[in-house]
Amino acid sequence: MNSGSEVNQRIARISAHLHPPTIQMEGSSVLSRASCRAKGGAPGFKVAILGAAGGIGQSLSMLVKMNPLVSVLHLYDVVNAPGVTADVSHMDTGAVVRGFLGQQQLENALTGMDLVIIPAGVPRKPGMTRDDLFKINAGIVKTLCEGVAKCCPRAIVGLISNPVNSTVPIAAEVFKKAGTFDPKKLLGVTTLDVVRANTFVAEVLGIDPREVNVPVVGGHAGVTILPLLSQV
Ligand SMILES: NC(=O)c1ccc[n+]([C@@H]2O[C@H](COP(=O)([O-])OP(=O)(O)OC[C@H]3O[C@@H](n4cnc5c(N)ncnc54)[C@H](O)[C@@H]3O)[C@@H](O)[C@H]2O)c1
Ligand SMILES: O=C(O)C[C@H](O)C(=O)O
Repeated sequence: MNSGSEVNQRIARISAHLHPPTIQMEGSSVLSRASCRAKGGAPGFKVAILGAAGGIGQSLSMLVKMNPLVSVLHLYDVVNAPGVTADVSHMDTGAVVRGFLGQQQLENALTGMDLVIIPAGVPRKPGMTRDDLFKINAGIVKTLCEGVAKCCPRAIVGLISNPVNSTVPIAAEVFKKAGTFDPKKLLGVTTLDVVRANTFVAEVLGIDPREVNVPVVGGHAGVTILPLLSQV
């Protein structure tokens, strides 16, 4: 049997873990990197998600936090980053999670990163095409990529923000201007088109989607997504 004081100590430890005095936000007066609850230090990839508080950003943050290859996860957004950071940091996996809120913390979010994934920006509303997002998202992606060029020029960059067909060339131009462009390290994320094609073909054929592999070429706009059904 545990003594009463041992039990009380355990309850106090668990309670402190569940209700930490501060959220792990960088740049606040009460938090430093050293005070992160999970100490990390393990080898692994350092990943930043820009736009981490959005619909895509939150799910992606959870998936990256589950990846054992990741040692550090930086979550940046212009709104709601503290809450998302708190939630994701409670997952019992190894990666150290730190939050960054607002433009003034962008450089801290990016410094030292190996991989930067960007779902920041506006999504389309009913009736819009992805191109209709260009005016707003082009500027957002340009600013974020300027930060990448300055703070982690060797990082791999995965662009999710639409229209991907145009945000990738914008990023390329930013990196060329900064002298950091490496075509092997700039990617537009379009895996969704492959996943969808596999699912739809599997439905038609009445088989398990895991048994289907539809190659998809082209871009990520209605008319440029081209599943090669002849190859199935
Ligand atoms: N490539 C793909 O397959 C794919 C799939 C889904 C969505 N998308 C695109 O991803 C983007 C995000 O979609 P969503 O559904 O998550 O939208 P969302 O509105 O839910 O989230 C966007 C997030 O970006 C943040 N944001 C806005 N400006 C920012 C800035 N300057 N810096 C950092 N963060 C900023 C917002 O605060 C918000 O949290 C959209 O452009 C959408 O079209 C692409
Ligand atoms: O359709 C969108 O605007 C989001 C994404 O690009 C998608 O294909 O679902």
